[in-house]
Amino acid sequence: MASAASNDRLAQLTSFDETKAGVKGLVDAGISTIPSIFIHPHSPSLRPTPHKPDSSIISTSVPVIDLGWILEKDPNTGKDITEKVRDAAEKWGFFQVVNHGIPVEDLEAMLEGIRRFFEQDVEVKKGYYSRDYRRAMLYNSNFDLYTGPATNWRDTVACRIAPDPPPPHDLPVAFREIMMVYSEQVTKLGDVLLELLSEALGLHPNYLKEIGCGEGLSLFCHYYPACPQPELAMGTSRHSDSSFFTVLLQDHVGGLQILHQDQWIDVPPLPGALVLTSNDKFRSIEHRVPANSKGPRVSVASFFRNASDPNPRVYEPIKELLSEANPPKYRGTTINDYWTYYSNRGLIGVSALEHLRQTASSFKNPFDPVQRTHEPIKELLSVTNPP
Ligand SMILES: O=C(O)CCC(=O)C(=O)O
Ligand SMILES: [Fe+2]
Repeated sequence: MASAASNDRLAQLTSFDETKAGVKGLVDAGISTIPSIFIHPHSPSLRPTPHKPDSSIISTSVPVIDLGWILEKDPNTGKDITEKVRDAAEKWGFFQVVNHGIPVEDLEAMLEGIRRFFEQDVEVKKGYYSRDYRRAMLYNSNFDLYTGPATNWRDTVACRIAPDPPPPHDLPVAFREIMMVYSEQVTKLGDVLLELLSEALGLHPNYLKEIGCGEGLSLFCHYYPACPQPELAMGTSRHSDSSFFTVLLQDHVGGLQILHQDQWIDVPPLPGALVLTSNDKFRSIEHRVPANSKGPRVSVASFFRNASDPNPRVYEPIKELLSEANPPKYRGTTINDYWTYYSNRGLIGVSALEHLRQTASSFKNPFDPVQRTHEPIKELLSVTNPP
């Protein structure tokens, strides 16, 4: 039976949801203490740790890759880009890109369009409020409002770009034009990154594209209002993304932090960040955004995945990268099963990939002839029907 406390929390979540005004609505109403649903539990993985004074020094070493040298060796380091990408993806699971071909004016205009949407008349905004992700474009606060362990201090516009983009007239005027421009450019950048990542993995440059890693694209555009009690809340709680990789654009306010060697490191505002999964060869970086007291912060996360498409393809550790010495560490999954698991669970601070990690007792090693004969039929497996 549900406890009185959980009934109360559910009632609070529902009434917050029904305002359709999001976190921005609370700030506009002039609250000075945050509602209890936004107070993060006393868990070290979810509570923001106090800012370490040395974190800005460490941040200078977050890898930055200049894509301008795409066909040549960088004269400063003598390394080619593939090597740099491999290094960054293996050691960090994260890098920033510069000279990526998207004009700065378009980046600024994209952030401005999103800000305009959130700062317009709330009655216009309410028309787009929904939790039905079959819709190509929607706005809400906290995709995991009813399933996550704590509510984040942010509102979000989600827009599916591929496959099946919305007709432009379905998009709000606040960002209609720039969304079309930016998404075309980020798609091209995604193609370049997929080639680089394939080569960095030692695969044919088209490998990741051919297995569909570039087929789906969704933009999640976040608005983080200034929080009156930032020490009690989180903007985005600790997580790793559910996409093949993510390109993140953040505005000048900054605030993104990544977990590197057990330390939270500030990522200075520069466009471009990505994560990728590959049987742990490339890392899937954990990251978060503490609530801030400075003012609204806008970011646009471009997720390369195909969640909305009921795609029967099973994704699993890339066979060409496996060997007897490096057997698969994860079970296969369809994108739909993975996304269903991810969104039902919410952002709880442990990578959703752990759910697919094979434990010693369940370990399936296709290089072991005894195990191979007993392997369940792959096509019949899913997250809800694991081996
Ligand atoms: O706003 C940010 O900088 C990060 C957002 C994020 O991590 C996400 O949408 O997955
Ligand atoms: Fe993320």
